[in-house]
Amino acid sequence: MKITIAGAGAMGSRFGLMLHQGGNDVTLVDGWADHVNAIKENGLQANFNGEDIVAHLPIELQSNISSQEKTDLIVLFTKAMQLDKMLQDIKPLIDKRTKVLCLLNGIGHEDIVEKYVPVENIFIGNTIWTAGLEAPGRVKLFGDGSVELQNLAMGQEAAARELAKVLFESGLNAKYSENIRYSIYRKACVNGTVNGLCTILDTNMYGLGITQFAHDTVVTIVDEFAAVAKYEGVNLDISEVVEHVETCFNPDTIGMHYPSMYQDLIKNNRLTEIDYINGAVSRKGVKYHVATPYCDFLTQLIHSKEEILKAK
Ligand SMILES: NC(=O)C1=CN([C@@H]2O[C@H](COP(=O)(O)OP(=O)(O)OC[C@H]3O[C@@H](n4cnc5c(N)ncnc54)[C@H](OP(=O)(O)O)[C@@H]3O)[C@@H](O)[C@H]2O)C=CC1
Ligand SMILES: CC(C)(CO)C(=O)C(=O)O
Repeated sequence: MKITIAGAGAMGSRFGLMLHQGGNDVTLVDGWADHVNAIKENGLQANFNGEDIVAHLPIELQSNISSQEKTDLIVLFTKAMQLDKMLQDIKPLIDKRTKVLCLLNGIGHEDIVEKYVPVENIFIGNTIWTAGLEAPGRVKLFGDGSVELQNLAMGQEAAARELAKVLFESGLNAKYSENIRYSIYRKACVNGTVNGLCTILDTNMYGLGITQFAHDTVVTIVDEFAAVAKYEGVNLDISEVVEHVETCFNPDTIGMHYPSMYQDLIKNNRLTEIDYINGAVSRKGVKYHVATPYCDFLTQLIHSKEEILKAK
């Protein structure tokens, strides 16, 4: 399958690499010139479960995309705040048969994708794979993960199942979800707890998990997500979701990972996706008249930290 990874940072590189190893024709697209040039010159360098490998994948700067050959599938892996611009820039790659799979963290990205892609070609999902960008052109990939996805439009279930199969055959452990909105909220609870808390507390997920207030804080934040989700027809099973969040603390699986928000702000001095995670819940709280004090406070703390660190 001809696949374009739009947003080839840490996660885009992981998916690009694994889909390439799985025999697909993969092209990366990204906006960071140093990273694009490094991959053009030296290939994508990955420490993949402890082994150093190099994959020679084609990569294009998103501002240079012109009317190229169309692609079968676009996997979106930008940061949330970069999504709209990426879709504008890759418009020449999209035609009426191009499927677009959005796997970003956060809630509600389909509203942006729908501005550029017919709804029957949009697939949404989430993943608990992890990845870290060590330097331009170099990523560190360890641990296991999975992907869930579903069609946005009625009648596209077979196409969604086929996409899950393509990802599965490349080792990405993907499956079709019968209720992706539930899964997206469930994953947002992971990001709404561990991402902001690890960033503020300057620790990885294992480090967060061993603190005495971790459990109570996770429960309170998940309660707030569940309270707004209910107004959107999603009834989260709170204790199951809390248990799911807490599996991230396990040092033998992904506990040693520093969440992407930590990597953005603390490691790379970049702005975070907080407005698309806890900030999104705060906005929904206002809309539905539900109090969300922990989400409000965490959003404010992260923005304050961005200000103090002069993140860009
Ligand atoms: N990392 C992870 O483990 C996980 C991440 N996710 C989600 O996947 C999506 C993609 O995240 P992720 O792959 O981590 O994103 P990255 O930060 O690795 O890359 C995203 C983009 O940010 C820019 N960028 C990143 N680092 C730098 C830098 N040091 N200097 C300049 N520009 C930089 C690049 O684009 P540009 O130049 O155009 O700004 C890059 O394509 C997000 O929604 C994230 O929440 C989901 C699961 C796990
Ligand atoms: C917390 C984690 C690793 C879960 O996959 C994630 O989504 C992130 O780092 O943003």
